[in-house]
Amino acid sequence: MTGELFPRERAEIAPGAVHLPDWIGPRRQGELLAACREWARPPAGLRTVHTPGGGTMTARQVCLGLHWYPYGYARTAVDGDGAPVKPMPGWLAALGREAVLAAYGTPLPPAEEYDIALVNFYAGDSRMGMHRDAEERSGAPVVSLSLGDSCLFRFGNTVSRGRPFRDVELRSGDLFVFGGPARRAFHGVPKVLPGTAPPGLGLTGRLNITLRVGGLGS
Ligand SMILES: O=C(O)CCC(=O)C(=O)O
Ligand SMILES: [Fe+2]
Repeated sequence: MTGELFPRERAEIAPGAVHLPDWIGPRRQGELLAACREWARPPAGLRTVHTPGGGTMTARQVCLGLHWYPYGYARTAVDGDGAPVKPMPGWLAALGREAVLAAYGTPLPPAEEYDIALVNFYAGDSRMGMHRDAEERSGAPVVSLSLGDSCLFRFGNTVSRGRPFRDVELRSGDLFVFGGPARRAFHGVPKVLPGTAPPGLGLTGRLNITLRVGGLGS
């Protein structure tokens, strides 16, 4: 957003959890959005996720590299059309590396490679409950990229879904990285703020891309 009274600044939300506002420029946001639209198409495209308890996630999702389902990873869209998951593009893995360097000032060890992406699409009233990203075996940081509408992102602790937590507004182009002591912290999206996407982007709703290192073997 332009015309900010105070510029939004880089902030450490918890030890190991870093928010870098406006990390992705408008041009790259447009490129990422175009890529998300391609990934969303079948086969193994955007799907509704059902939880074992009988719940339905309100954010719809598409995966790259490995297919996440509640609660594991597979090579095919086991809870979708059963098609092989789309590959993780090398340029997206490289963007993950760039993000880690920007967040911490130290590079991801060369042996680690971002090999999984989860793309979540939030319509105006979608949310995501407090959870941990726990199906990966690697402890490498999770890289989160946001596009479109702003949201309230809740970043908590490693013990429970409750307090202490901090609420951060994530806007289009923001980067959030959580690793080290924050890697297994509970987090969620209590609210999307409809109508807040940059007008030039051409997206109604919110997209979030998380990049992960599976460490799950090949
Ligand atoms: O949408 C977000 O900002 C968070 C997404 C998330 O936590 C996840 O995909 O596991
Ligand atoms: Fe998550």
